[in-house]
Amino acid sequence: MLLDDSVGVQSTMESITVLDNGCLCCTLRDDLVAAIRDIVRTVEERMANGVKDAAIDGILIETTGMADPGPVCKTFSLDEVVNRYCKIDGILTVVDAAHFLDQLARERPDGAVNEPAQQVAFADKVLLNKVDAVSQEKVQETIAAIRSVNAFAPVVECSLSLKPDAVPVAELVQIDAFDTTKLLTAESEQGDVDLAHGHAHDAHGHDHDHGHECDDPSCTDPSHDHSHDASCSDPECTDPSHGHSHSHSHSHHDTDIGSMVLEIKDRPLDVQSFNDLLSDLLENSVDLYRYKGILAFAQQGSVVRYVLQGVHDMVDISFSGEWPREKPLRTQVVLIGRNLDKEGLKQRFEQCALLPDAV
Ligand SMILES: Nc1nc2c(ncn2[C@@H]2O[C@H](COP(=O)(O)OP(=O)(O)OP(=O)(O)O)[C@@H](O)[C@H]2O)c(=O)[nH]1
Repeated sequence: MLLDDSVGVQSTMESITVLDNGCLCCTLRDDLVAAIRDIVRTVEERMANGVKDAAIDGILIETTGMADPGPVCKTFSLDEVVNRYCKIDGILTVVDAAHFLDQLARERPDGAVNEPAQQVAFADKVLLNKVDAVSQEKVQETIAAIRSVNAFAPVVECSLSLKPDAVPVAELVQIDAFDTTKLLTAESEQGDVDLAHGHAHDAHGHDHDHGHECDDPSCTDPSHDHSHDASCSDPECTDPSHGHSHSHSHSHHDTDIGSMVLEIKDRPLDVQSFNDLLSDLLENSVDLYRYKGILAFAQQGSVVRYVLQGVHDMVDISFSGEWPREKPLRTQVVLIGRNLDKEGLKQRFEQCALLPDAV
């Protein structure tokens, strides 16, 4: 939907063009392309006619609850005009606190994608709506289920019909989740960004991305999500604020969709080995939903930094200069997808690392 009322609301009919190789994640949404090209044309005409404030702030695309966000994202890189004028800001997923757990657990035919899990997996931010209509226990169980699918996206609890202003538009836009340079800007401002455990504060300052294991022993902020649902492996942990309901929720809400982080400290990666690993991962890119990372590569006697971003087989790897001397070496890659062989991937990734004195 357009944010600018005067341009009018666009609607699209669903129609999918499957490219020749038949790969599901290569479908191009031509209806979406047409709608966005229309919007671009309208804005350009208005600008050419000197209409005041002709530019628009953004376009919100609302998919159905069954939609696969992958082809929608791919549309933005595959169409030349769309690619020139638009960039994806971020993927927001609204989770219905009253029904999500039931939908997640619904019986599906073998091999069928669990759509609610898939939509959570793609999310850069999750709005957990209708929290007024359910118990706190159910809210916590739902957050645990969300975390078991996507351990990284911040979860904002809300009641959109009762308190719509509690989630201002500013919180829904300018996420810049697909902007590779944003990761590095944040890194230079905050010292060091931990993709797996960034204390990323949102517009309100109440939303902390503790999606991954929160292992900061000094962190006592109750507003932080210490549910540790994805992988709380500390058997000694007795902190009640850590919400150890995860052991219960694992058994009920596990889907074949999940997330993980690959990390190597103090050693650079061998470019070829990492490329081989990435190629193998991309062979099954239909099941690889989102991935991003900051990579330290050994190259011609020095260590260089690359930033990785991807959706399915749509990969963006950007060079970003020499690894800054003052920063310890750390490569991190976040992966979100279906049937991730977590142990196998960790072993392969470890084999990409060179010895510390290899450079
Ligand atoms: N209790 C409660 N009910 C809500 C809240 N937000 C929406 N609802 C109710 O949920 C129902 C669906 O709301 P919609 O906003 O139309 O949800 P939707 O997902 O956009 O619906 P469709 O796009 O038609 O699938 C309505 O009856 C709303 O009143 C909320 O924060 N709390």
